[in-house]
Amino acid sequence: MSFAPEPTFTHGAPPKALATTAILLCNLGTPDEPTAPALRRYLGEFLSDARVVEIPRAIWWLILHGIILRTRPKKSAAKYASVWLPEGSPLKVWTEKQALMLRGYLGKRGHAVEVRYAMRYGNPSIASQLDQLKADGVTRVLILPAYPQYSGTTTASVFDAVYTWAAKIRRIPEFRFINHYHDDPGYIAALADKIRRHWQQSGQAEQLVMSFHGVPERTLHLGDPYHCECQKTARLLADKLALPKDRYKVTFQSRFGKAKWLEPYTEPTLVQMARSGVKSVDVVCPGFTGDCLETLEEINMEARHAFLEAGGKAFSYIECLNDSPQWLAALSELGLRHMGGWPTAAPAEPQALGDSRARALALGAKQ
Ligand SMILES: C=CC1=C(C)c2cc3[nH]c(cc4nc(cc5[nH]c(cc1n2)c(C)c5CCC(=O)O)C(CCC(=O)O)=C4C)c(C)c3C=C
Ligand SMILES: [Fe+2]
Ligand SMILES: [Fe+2]
Repeated sequence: MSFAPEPTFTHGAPPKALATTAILLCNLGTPDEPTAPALRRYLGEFLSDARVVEIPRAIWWLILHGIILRTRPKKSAAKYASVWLPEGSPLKVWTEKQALMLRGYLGKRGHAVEVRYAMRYGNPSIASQLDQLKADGVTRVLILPAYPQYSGTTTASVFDAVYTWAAKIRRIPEFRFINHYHDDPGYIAALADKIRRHWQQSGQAEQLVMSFHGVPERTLHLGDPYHCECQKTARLLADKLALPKDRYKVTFQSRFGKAKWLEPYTEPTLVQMARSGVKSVDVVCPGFTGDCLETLEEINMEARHAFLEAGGKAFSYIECLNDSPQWLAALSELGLRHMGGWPTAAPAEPQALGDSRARALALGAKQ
């Protein structure tokens, strides 16, 4: 293997980024548009990842290309179309906003840290964003997955993409990785704040359902900590809300395929609750840090419909952390903790930064 020459910046043009330290906020990814061809590209990349579907490659290749990529893109595109925003996919819109705000929050606290976002599948890719950071003169990168709970299917796959990029680079930036923050007090407090605000505005339902994305049950037996981390998040959140055990439930959504996934499943649980006389539920999705297809369509549309059809009277969906000030403050704390010892001092004159950086700093100052 040979490595392409890379600029050193010792004699040449100065680097474009003022900060030499960066955070790369990495999310799952989303299609570029809500159309069948875009879904085919996105699902093809996503579902070809051996971290995501752990069955023998040859068999899976036949199922994926012979069945799934022929049928699912059209159905999924229609679902995406139902939640698509004028600015694009909700997952991308929220991730982009969080990255911009995080830079502002850090700036407000006197830290000049570049913050970019990347998608594990689709655009902008992790490799393209790392290329850009390197070209901008960044020498230290903190990898921050958008997933509070660690899973081999998500977190580890983000790390794989970073290692794959680094394997082709001569002068690798210094990396640090955040594995998980499922029990981070700032994350838990931001979630509790969202829920309390909802209760203040709309009243508290009989039951709070905390719905996490599912994974195949087999991953738990193979040592994946995801299930335990979801349970811990839920317990800490209930403690913070002083919610007794009989007032909340932990469920898992988004099952894919025929295998057994983590139980109890969200929608059947909601139907069961309605049938057994529960009239009102609040549903929150603590594992998703930004709203996306899985929360806006699967929960707020499909699960809502199922609960009401089964006799439930009131279904409230509590939106994700999104641009919550508490959440951005917690994220900046988390980032700073993991960047300990790295130079992050802000330049003396933030006004001189111009362009989007000044906008980000101003955003932080307003919050
Ligand atoms: C095939 C298996 C899948 C596993 C394992 C899986 C784990 C997993 N996913 C998330 C977060 C998200 N998943 C999203 C969408 C989505 N997930 C799967 C499949 C698996 N996920 C598919 C096929 C899709 C695409 C939509 C569809 O066709 O149904 C999303 C939303 C993306 C968006 O564009 O809005 C998120 C977020 C986690 C956290 C996780 C394991 C812990
Ligand atoms: Fe998923
Ligand atoms: Fe789904």
